[in-house]
Amino acid sequence: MQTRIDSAARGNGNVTSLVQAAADTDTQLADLRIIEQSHQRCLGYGIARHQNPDLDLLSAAELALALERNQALFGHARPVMETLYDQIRNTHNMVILADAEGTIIHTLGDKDFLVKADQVALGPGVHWSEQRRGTNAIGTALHEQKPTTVHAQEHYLNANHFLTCSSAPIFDHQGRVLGVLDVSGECGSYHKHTMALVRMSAQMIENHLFTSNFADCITLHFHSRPEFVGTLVEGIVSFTPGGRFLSANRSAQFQLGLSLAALQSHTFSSLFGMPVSMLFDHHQKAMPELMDLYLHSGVRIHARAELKLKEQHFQQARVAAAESQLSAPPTVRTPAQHGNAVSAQIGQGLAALDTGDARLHDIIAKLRKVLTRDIPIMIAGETGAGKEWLARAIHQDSSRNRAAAASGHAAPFVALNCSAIPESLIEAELFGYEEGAFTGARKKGGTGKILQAQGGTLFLDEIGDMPLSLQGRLLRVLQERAVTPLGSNRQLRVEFTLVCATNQPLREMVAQHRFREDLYYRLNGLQVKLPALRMRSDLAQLAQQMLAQECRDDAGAKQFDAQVQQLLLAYHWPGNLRQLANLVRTAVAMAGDESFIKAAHLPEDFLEDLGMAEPVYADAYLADEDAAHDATAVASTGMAATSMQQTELAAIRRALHAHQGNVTAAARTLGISRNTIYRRLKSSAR
Ligand SMILES: Nc1ncnc2c1ncn2[C@@H]1O[C@H](COP(=O)(O)OP(=O)(O)OP(=O)(O)O)[C@@H](O)[C@H]1O
Repeated sequence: MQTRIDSAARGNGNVTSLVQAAADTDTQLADLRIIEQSHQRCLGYGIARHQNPDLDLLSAAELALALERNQALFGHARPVMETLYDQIRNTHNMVILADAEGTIIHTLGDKDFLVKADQVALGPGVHWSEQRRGTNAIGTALHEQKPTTVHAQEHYLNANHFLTCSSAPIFDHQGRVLGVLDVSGECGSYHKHTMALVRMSAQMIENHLFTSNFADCITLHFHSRPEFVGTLVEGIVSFTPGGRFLSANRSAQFQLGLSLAALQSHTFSSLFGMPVSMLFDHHQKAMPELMDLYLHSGVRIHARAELKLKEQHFQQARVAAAESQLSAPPTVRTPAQHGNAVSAQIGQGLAALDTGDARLHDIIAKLRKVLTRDIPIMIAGETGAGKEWLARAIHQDSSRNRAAAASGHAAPFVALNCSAIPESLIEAELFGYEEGAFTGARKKGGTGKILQAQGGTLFLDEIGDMPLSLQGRLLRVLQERAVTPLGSNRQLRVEFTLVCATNQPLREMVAQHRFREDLYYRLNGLQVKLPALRMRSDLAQLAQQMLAQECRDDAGAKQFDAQVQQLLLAYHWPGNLRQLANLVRTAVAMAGDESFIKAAHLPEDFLEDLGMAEPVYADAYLADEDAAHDATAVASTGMAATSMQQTELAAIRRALHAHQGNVTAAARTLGISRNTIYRRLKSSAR
């Protein structure tokens, strides 16, 4: 098989450079593994390598429909494609945009190469998924959901061996693939920088789409280096006018160290330790400079805020900002103060969590009995069941926090997720270190989490991931109530309440010698197991409470309609409270100005999990003889549909009819996704 490594070597013309190229490029070897796996899949699809290129393409009307469906993607991609093409003009290459199903919707290229590409149907209206065309950059990038180069014989079909193609997927603000950007050319024109150009262009399209997506919101553009703010690599996060998190681009997720799912429960102030009103103050300045903000990790970032808000929100915010200036001028919080900002905002004490479930009520009653004693608490429960929220509520009601509040300040709540930081860093994070304790240690040393929790609560999440080597040290701290920072021989006294959480079976880990038995018993003063959401009798109240909370800042009051109430109760909630909170947030956004949340506002994967989508619509279609009749009539008379939507719907009905209501087969014939079929049928039924 001729690979990119061959090409690189051929460039220098000797065997040594072949070996060198292979040895130097782990990345390329990883890419080749992807190609191998793709070839295996193609064998499974039953594609023959020698088969002639499938020249089937969408009709002009169908292509127009595909463009209409991908209007936003196309609109933002077109100017970027033009700039990209300017860079590669006259190199026997073309720039391609395909949609999320792999259908090419737009191309720009050198004429001579476009003619060659046409012979293998590399052009608008043709479907380039792996299932249809074997291993190829567009289809394989869609499958892998990451940038992919497919060169020469790495293509599965022999007919495509003359090509070299580099593709990068384009993601939307919810992390879903919207389409693929690709540069394809003759394999002799292979250049390893092509992929970098494609990736940067895809990122540019993503950033444009991201910022155009949210109206009436605040967008923060940031980077740890000021010169990168405003460039392709900047992080972008959007917030509602009230400061609730909406979305973040990939660079922002990377810099914040949090995934989109984890960010959903955050606000501007929980991320940056300052009220969102400070952005309004900043915005009022005639020539605002970049602001300095601090991330959880203590890293300083430089940021610029864009306020694309309705006038009413501006006014509310100006008043709020003025009030906050009168009471306490906003100050930049240091990382150490950050934890308190979060707890002050989220923590409402145990009473707020007692929403009617009997098991939870018993847990809260037990916890209240130990609040005044120094008994370590262990919280077990599935992911997203609310372990950290419970820990914060325990802290809020703890005697240490009450005593601190009585003297006018808040006791610290310090959290460390043992699974989220590399093993090698946990020791320094937890115990702290003196100046010069290890290579890379900060000048003034670092205060560990244990010392930061002095007089408050230390929350060790995912304690099962605490490395065995450190478990003994933690045990000593708990027994001696003193900590010795790395590189120091001073013992510092500490007093704190310890709360740990786990979703792993710690007792089994003890039996397997993966967790120290003595530490297990030391941590296990009181163990409580949070019930999974599907087991809770207060699910409906919780959902209502979240809905009320969600509508508080930005939208008017809303209610769930009767069907949605039933669906919420019927669901099995694998992601527990986190999933419910995210669903409520998305549904509120989808409902816009409507006052009822309806099934149509719920995420599709939720409806699919409930088995609602396929049987309902496919069966409904089959039962609807009239619809079938109409579809046949449209097919037989060739009657022109009056609008794009009707043409598309007619095509869907024809395909469903031909496949006896089998949605998957109809989707394959049309080259669209099953979800698109459901969506079209659903909207035509309204
Ligand atoms: N009592 C509650 N009321 C409203 N929302 C809640 C409540 N408890 C949890 N949540 C929501 O669920 C999300 C997840 O909660 P939390 O982080 O406490 O779960 P966890 O069990 O610690 O999760 P993990 O095991 O993944 O760390 C929160 O960010 C919040 O959005």
